[in-house]
Amino acid sequence: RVLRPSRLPRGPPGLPVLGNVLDIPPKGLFLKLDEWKRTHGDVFTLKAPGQKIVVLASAKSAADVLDKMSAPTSGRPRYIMMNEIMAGNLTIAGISANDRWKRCRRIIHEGFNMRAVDAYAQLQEEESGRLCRYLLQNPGCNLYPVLERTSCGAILRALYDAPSLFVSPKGEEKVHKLAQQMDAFMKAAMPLAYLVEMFPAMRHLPRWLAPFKAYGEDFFKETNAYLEKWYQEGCKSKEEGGKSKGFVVASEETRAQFGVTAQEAAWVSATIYAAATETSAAVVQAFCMAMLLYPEVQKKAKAEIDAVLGSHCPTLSDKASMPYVQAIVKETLRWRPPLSSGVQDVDYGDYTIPKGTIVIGSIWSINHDALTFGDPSVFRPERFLAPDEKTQSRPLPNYHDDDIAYGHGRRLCPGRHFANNMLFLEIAYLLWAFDIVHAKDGKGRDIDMPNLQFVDRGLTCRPADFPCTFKPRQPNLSEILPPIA
Ligand code: HEM
Repeated sequence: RVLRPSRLPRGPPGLPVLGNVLDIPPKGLFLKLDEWKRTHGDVFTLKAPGQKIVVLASAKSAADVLDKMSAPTSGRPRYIMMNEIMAGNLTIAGISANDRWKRCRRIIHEGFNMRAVDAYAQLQEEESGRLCRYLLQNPGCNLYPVLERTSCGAILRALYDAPSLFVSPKGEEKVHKLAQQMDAFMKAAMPLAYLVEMFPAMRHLPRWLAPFKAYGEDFFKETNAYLEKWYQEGCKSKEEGGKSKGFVVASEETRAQFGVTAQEAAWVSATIYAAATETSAAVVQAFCMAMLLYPEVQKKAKAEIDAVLGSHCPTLSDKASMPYVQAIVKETLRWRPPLSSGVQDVDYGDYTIPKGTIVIGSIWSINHDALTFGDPSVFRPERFLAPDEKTQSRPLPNYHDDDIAYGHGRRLCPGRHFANNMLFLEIAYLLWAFDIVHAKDGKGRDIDMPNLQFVDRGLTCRPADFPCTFKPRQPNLSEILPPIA
């Protein structure tokens, strides 16, 4: 099988030598992939100098290649600048499925598997409640930063037992520094951001001849010191009277058992932080947008919430009694996936995809496949419910239970249980506390919002900002919501 000649699928023609390099847009690649899918079918090839990229744009092709052949397709392309130089090969999201990756995934699994995430339920409930209190006290605030503060605060508490960001301005400073580091990584991961990706030999140029290398190496030194310091502080949080046993404390106790070094554990924690923040905030923002566009969905969800909760705040233990709210979470992840693709490097030659080919599972295209979903652009949670509307169902055989938004195969998101709980709580809380309605202009008319405009940050993508009003549903909401401090 391995020796059979490769037969790559066809794709857009491109130019000699440069291939499709000039066709790849700097922003909105997922929409371009979806456009190519309509012309070239659901599996097609893109070419760049020295590199072939196969795009899997349907649930079946992604399941066949990335789920069923998960071992050979769990590699990563070489991100020379972002991963090797700027991160010293320490971000587990950026490295191939090597020994380090396996060890690090083990400690993540210990802290974030389906049962382990129960330990974070209380802090997730508290942060979701604080989100609502903040919106109550700051009507008209810019929504996305508040959602990011909520997801950052929750994961910081889970990892480092740090104080809530709604309470601690000092925490905001730390987060700001991390955000700058994440920005630099995101920029470096953009296609063609650095020539060294196309001409890997440049990696071996001396520092004085290669300013990109000097910058990257200095960045690594500084970031590494910062992350290790953060990790050490997190380890001490318990001794200093921290309330819960955060992931860092737990992993410090168990990491030796899995052969994980303190430096690796520090980078694992930071990678989790980076992976958890924008993604979750983007989904809740998309949910708010859906509630403005689909008021009938909001009404139906509230009927379920009122029947289950009455005037009590939602908790994670209410999840099982709220199939419709759960279906809203799943539909939001389908409708506006915050990561529009997962990129794998095929490490083993099948007769159609040769070793070294980059494979992109195009999450957006899979989730917007008209053959599968009929009306993919419509937000319709019912597609995730069985006809009795009380139990979940899959919309198609290849749509695995974990939601395509969480990726495929061995690289499936290890934080999905934490994320699903957080999304459920934030969404249930917002629906329980508020009517989410259009903001009005000076003449009392609804302000229109851009439905298909995005803030594309390279790796993550979220809806463009839109104004939105949160109208309290209960006159005494302020008394019922948990306090901020
Ligand atoms: C709605 C929220 C989230 C979504 C949609 C999401 C989605 C994804 C996707 C699609 C991948 C795979 C990317 C690829 O194959 O290239 C991934 C990887 C990852 N996610 Fe998430 N994620 C979310 C939240 C989280 C949270 C809360 C955590 C941690 C608690 C987390 C931790 C990670 C890590 C560490 C990886 C890298 C795994 C690896 O490369 O082996 N994510 N995520």
